[in-house]
Amino acid sequence: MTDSETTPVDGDPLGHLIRRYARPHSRRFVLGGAGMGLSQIPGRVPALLVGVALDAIFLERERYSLPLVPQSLIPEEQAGQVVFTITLLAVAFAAEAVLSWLGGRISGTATYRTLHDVRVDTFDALVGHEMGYFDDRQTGDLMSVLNNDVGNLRKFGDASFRGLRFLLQVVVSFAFMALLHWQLAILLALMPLVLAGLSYWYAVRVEPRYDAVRETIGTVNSRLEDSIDGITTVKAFTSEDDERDAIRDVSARYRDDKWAVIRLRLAYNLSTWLLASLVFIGVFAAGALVVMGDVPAFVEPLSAGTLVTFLFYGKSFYAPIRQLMLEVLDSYENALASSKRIVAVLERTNELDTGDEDGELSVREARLDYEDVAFAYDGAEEATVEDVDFTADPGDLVGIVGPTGAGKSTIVKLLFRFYDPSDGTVRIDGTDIATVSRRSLRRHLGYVSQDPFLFYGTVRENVAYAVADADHEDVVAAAKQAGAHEFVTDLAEGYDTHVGERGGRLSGGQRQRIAIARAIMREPDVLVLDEATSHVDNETERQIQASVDALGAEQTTIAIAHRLSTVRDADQIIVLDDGRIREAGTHDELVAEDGLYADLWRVQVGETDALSDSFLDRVSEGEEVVR
Ligand SMILES: Nc1ncnc2c1ncn2[C@@H]1O[C@H](COP(=O)(O)OP(=O)(O)OP(=O)(O)O)[C@@H](O)[C@H]1O
Repeated sequence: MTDSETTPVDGDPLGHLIRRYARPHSRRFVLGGAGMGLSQIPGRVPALLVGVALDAIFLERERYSLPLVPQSLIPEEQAGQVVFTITLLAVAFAAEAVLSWLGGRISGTATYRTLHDVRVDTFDALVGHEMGYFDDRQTGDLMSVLNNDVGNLRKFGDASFRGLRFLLQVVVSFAFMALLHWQLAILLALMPLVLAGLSYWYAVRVEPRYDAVRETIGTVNSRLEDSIDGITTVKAFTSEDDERDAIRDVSARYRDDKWAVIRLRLAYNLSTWLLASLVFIGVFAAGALVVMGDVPAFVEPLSAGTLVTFLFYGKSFYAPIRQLMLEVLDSYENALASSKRIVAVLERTNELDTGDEDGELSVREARLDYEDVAFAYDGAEEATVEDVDFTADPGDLVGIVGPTGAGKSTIVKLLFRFYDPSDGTVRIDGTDIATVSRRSLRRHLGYVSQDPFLFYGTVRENVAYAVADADHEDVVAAAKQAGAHEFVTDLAEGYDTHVGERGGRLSGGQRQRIAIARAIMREPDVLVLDEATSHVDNETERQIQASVDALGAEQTTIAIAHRLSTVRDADQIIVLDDGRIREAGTHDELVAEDGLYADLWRVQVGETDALSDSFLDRVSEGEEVVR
C-alpha cells in the first residue's frame, strides 16, 4: 500500500501503536514483567545449590555455605545438608513456577486486550474509508492487514516478554556468578558484546528482506482470494491452469523472499551457536586451570562445584541471549513492517469523520435535486458525468436509462456520497448533502445494487440487515413487497434458510428480491434500484414494480434500468449518454421526441427496421449502446 503520505506517524508507527494501545494496559504489563523478572531469582538457585552440594557433600572439600544465607540456618551434619538442599531445590522450583505463571497470565491478558483494541479500531477505520480507497486496493491485501499484520504484533508482544525474561535471566545469572567468582564472570560477560555485534549485522541485513516478504504475502493473499472468489468464472473459462500458473509465480516470489530471510537466520544461528560452544569450552578450560591451581596468584581460587555452577550458568547465559536476539529481532522487524501497514489504515482520514459535515439530514418530503453536477473518477481523463441537472419530486419514480458506461450508477453513487461531485450540488429537500454527515444521509436512503451482496446467514438475517429489533411480521411484509415471500416460503426452512456464501444457494433473481426487501425494511425516504430487476422474469418484475409503485407515495424512487419496460410508467425518464443528460420526459414524450430513447425502445420491442441512422452508426462502430 502506498498510504504512508497520509499518515501522521510515519516516523515511528510501532511506537505510535504501543503508546496508543499498550499504554492503557501498562499496569498489567509492568506487573507481568515484574513477575517474570522475579521468577529468575529462584530460577538460578538450583545451579548454585548443585555446585555447593558437590563441594560440601560429595567431595567434602569445602564448607557448606550459600551467599546471603546465614550460616546458623545451615545444618552441620551431611544428612541434614542433603535434606536442606532438597528442600531449597523444591522451594526454588516452586517459586520460579508460580512467579512465571503469574507473570505470563497477567502480561498475556494485557497483550491480548491490546491486540483486540488494535484489531477492532483498524477494522472500524477501514470500513470508514471512502469508496475510492477500496477501488484502489485488493481485498486480500486489506484482509492481510487485519490478520497477518495484527498477528505479527502479537508475535512481537510474546517475543518481547520472552526477551525480557531472558534478559533478566542473564542479569541474575551474572549477578550470582559475580558473587561466586568475579574474574571468571567478567570473562564470560565479554560474550554478549560479540553477540550484540553479530545481531547488529543480522538486523541490518534482514530488515529490507522482511519488507519484501510482507509485500509478497499480500499479493499471494489477493491472488488466492481472486481465484477462489471467481471460481465459477475460472471453471467456465477452463482457466484453472492459468490461475495455477499465476499462483505458482507469486508463491515462488514469496518462497524466494522468505528463503532469503531464512538463509540469513541460519547463518546468524550458526555463528552464534559456534560462539556459544567456544565460550562453553573456554570456560571449562579456564575453570579447570584455576581449579588445578595452574594460574597466577591474582586469580581467585575456584572449586570444582563452583566450576559446575558456572557451566550451568554459562549455558543459561548464552542460550537465552541467542534466542533473545533472534526472536525479538525477527519479530521486531516483522512488527515494524506490519505496524506501518496498520497505521496506514488506522490513521488515514476517515470519510465518516471529515470535519465539514456534522449536520444531520432531516427529510420531510424527499425532493431530490441534482444541480449541474460533474464528477470524474480518480485517474479518469475526462469527466465521467457532467452538467447533470434534474429534479425528482416527492414520491416520484424517476427512471435513468442509457447505454452501458453512460454514468448511470455513478449518478446514484454521488447521492450516497460514495464519491463527492467535483462540481455542482445534490440536494435533498433543499439541503446540500455535502453539508450533512454521511451516516445521517445514508440512513434516509435505500440501495439495491446491480449485483446485490447477501451476507452469510439466513434469509431473515439478510432481510433484517442493519435494522435493530426487526420482528418477523416486518420481515415478511418487506419480503411480500419485494415479491420474495412466495419463493422464501417454498425454501426448505423458509426464512431460516441459509443463503450460502454471498447468497450462492439462491438464484440471481431471488438474491435481487431479498436485496430489495432489505432496502424496503429500512423504510428509506429515497430508494435507489440500480438495475435491481435485471435478473427477474417479466412477471416477477411486474410484481416488484407494483410493490415499489405502492411505496412510491411515501418515497422517491430512482430506478436505473436497461430493460425499459421497468421504467415505462416512471414519472420522468432521464436518458444519459456519455455522462450527460440527452433527453428527459415521460415515456410517451420521449418516444414522440424520436431521439436516443426512441431508438432504445425500438430495439427492445423489436422494431429494428425503424432505427435511426445515427444509432445504427454507433452500433456498427462497435459501441455497446444496448445490452
Ligand atoms: N470505481 C471506478 N473507478 C474508475 N472508473 C469507474 C469506476 N466505476 C465506474 N467507472 C467508469 O465510469 C464510467 C461510468 O460508469 P457507470 O458504472 O456509472 O456506468 P453505467 O451507466 O452505470 O454502466 P452500466 O449500465 O454498464 O452499469 C465507465 O466508463 C466506468 O468505466
